[in-house]
Amino acid sequence: MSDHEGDADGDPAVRADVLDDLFATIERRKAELPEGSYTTSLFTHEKGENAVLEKLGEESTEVVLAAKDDDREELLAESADLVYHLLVLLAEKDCTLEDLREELAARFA
Ligand SMILES: N=c1c2ncn([C@@H]3O[C@H](COP(=O)(O)OP(=O)(O)OP(=O)(O)O)[C@@H](O)[C@H]3O)c2ncn1[C@@H]1O[C@H](COP(=O)(O)O)[C@@H](O)[C@H]1O
Repeated sequence: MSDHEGDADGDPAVRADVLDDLFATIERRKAELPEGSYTTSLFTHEKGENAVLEKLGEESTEVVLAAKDDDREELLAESADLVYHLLVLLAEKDCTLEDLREELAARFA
């Protein structure tokens, strides 16, 4: 069985790969720009040149507010929005998830 096989809800190996899968999808959207895709609309600046930056600001605030409210469910939902938009920004700037992993790994003593 490959690392990618299994039930997304129940298999920890699938959950571990979800960031890679999401980033691969984002990079595909960037390359192919399929119509009707929200990710495409961020890459084409359909919602404004700074849409992804504005979203990052909004989602950051929503994460902070959810944390202040001790709303765990909202905190996780807003964190997922924040991570998704951060990955779109990284892809837009030609950075990869591997670059981010290296940056984080370099900080481990
Ligand atoms: N993870 C996400 C994801 N998280 C958040 N969002 C979108 O980000 C937006 C969040 O903005 P808000 O919460 O402010 O909602 P909104 O008010 O509707 O925002 P606007 O659309 O008006 O800007 C919503 O439109 C969400 O649908 C996401 N859109 C896509 N993905 C992933 O990207 C993949 C590709 O999606 P498409 O681009 O739709 O093909 C999907 O399979 C998902 O895995």
